[in-house]
Amino acid sequence: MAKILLIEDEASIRRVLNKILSEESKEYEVTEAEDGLEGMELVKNEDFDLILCDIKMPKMDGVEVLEAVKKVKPEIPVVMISGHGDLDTAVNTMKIGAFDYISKPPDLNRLLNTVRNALDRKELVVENTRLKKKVSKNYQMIGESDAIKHIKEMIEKVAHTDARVLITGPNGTGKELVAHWLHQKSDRSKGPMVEVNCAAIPSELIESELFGHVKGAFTSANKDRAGKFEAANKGTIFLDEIGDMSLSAQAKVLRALQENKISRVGSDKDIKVDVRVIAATNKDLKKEIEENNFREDLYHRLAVILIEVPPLKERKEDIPLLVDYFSDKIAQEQGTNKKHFTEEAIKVLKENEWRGNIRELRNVVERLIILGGNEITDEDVKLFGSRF
Ligand SMILES: Nc1ncnc2c1ncn2[C@@H]1O[C@H](COP(=O)(O)OP(=O)(O)OP(=O)(O)O)[C@@H](O)[C@H]1O
Repeated sequence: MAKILLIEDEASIRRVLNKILSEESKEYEVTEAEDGLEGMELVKNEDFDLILCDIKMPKMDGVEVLEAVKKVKPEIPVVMISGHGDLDTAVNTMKIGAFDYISKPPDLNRLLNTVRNALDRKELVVENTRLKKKVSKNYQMIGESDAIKHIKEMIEKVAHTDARVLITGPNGTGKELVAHWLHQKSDRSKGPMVEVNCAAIPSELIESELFGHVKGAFTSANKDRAGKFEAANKGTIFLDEIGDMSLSAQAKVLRALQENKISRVGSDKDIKVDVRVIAATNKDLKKEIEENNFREDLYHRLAVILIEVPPLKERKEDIPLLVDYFSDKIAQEQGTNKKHFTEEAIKVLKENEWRGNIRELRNVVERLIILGGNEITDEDVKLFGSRF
């Protein structure tokens, strides 16, 4: 359900807009307000996905409403409704954060398109805020090994630049974590961080996912849609598992990197984007280049800075800290007391032949906490702590 607030003093316009929206989709739930003051009361007390707001109104005009919404609920897109005399004002409201404007009398197609686009954008913003919360809570980088220290130094040095970074390393070693820190510590942290798992998207869909498409570009393209590059504008795009991307998508990504421009699938209109690219892979890209699966020119564009995340077996000295950290987190998640691991238990864990996977270590710690005694001993580890 998309909740739309309609702030408009002219009853006839309210009626027309409400009718168009309600008839367009059962998903649109429209609430009406007769002026800015009433509208703002509603904004403060309820959650809306979109606000349509007239510019000229008594008591509190549209520009004041827009400014107030930006202060209290900046994530809600606001579309201005402009009359004959205030088209200039409408254009100017875009500079102070209006999503778009429509003119009176409302044109059906333009109205519905704008509403759809604004609702799409809202979803992205909400997702981004959710991810950011997750980042600060769940993205600690534990470890004092030389390898982790080196990675942290690299992050400090390159985060605030716009340099592209390629992160390599086996699965579950913390590549995504590094990417998140690069974004969080950069000047782009106020902008979005958009993640794309290139391996999870079928090759025929990846271009449209990354660059968007226009209506009719292919059979299921029933409306215009922005892609991840556009969504990441002024922020960072994280291309995870880039080694799995098709050659045709690689060519398009290369163009985006060379020219800072993209075009939606099915359109030849260029769209300028300001996006920092961070990529990661567990593949040996040099080998992929030799086998003609990966473009060498793209590799050089991406790997301006290379951060290699080593497997856990090469930084076993971090295991005690990681066990302690996971034990704490798991206790919090399960609402139980933290369990202590004896020195012998840690020693046995360190002897485990870790193939490099921190995710796997976390699972083992969780299993031990569930199955072991009040204190986790080496016996517990021998019984329940094997890798599989
Ligand atoms: N140094 C670390 N300290 C604490 N937690 C870590 C560390 N490194 C990784 N983790 C955690 O381990 C899990 C796996 O890490 P992450 O997803 O970053 O790995 P990845 O290399 O991107 O994996 P994949 O290749 O499978 O995508 C995550 O839950 C992450 O938070």
